[in-house]
Amino acid sequence: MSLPIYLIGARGCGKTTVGQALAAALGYDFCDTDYYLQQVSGKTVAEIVAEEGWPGFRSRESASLIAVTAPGKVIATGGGMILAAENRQFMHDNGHVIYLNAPAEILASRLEAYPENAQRPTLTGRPIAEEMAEVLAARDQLYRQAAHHIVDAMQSPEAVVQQIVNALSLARAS
Ligand SMILES: Nc1ncnc2c1ncn2[C@@H]1O[C@H](COP(=O)(O)OP(=O)(O)OP(=O)(O)O)[C@@H](O)[C@H]1O
Ligand SMILES: O=C(O)C1=C[C@@H](O)[C@@H](O)[C@H](O)C1
Ligand SMILES: [Mg+2]
Repeated sequence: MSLPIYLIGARGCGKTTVGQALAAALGYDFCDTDYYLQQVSGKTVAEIVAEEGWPGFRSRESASLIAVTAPGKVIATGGGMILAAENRQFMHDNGHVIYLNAPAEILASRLEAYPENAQRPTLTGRPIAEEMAEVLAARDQLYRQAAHHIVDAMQSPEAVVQQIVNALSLARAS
């Protein structure tokens, strides 16, 4: 059975971009928890947060994780999926968890180029560079705790895919 592969990491680390390329390379299905929950609710992340607050969004996000989990899938998660201990445990127990790691400055520069505000409403109310530094400082340990493998997300998407394939082959061989 091909366990699902969960991609975790902060906004802008490339979970969606790399996830699509990884799924194509492995012949897996691809899904994205942000996309899934927006399809199911008929609302953007910004609309859900405006109506229900972040707790409402987080609860929908946890339900989405369980709903999309299946063998043979690459699952790009939302940047805050690791905030709930139950989500970290669920991913760790049910699949291969890959942390796409990049420094806050790189993440901020990607997000400044493509803000996608409907999917990424502000988390702190601060400018993007400050927000990413603060968010990453608070979450890095949680990403590391949840992950089976950590990859360098500053490389090209193709190189990140290759790192993941290598990490999973090594894991299978050991
Ligand atoms: N390895 C990479 N090198 C250069 N640019 C990248 C890389 N990965 C992603 N990007 C760019 O960064 C932006 C954010 O990427 P993406 O949407 O895949 O991030 P994400 O981790 O899914 O973010 P979110 O948590 O908000 O869903 C996009 O414009 C994408 O093209
Ligand atoms: O880092 C976060 O907390 C988030 C990241 C996005 O993927 C979305 O899940 C949402 O905007 C929250
Ligand atoms: Mg994404």
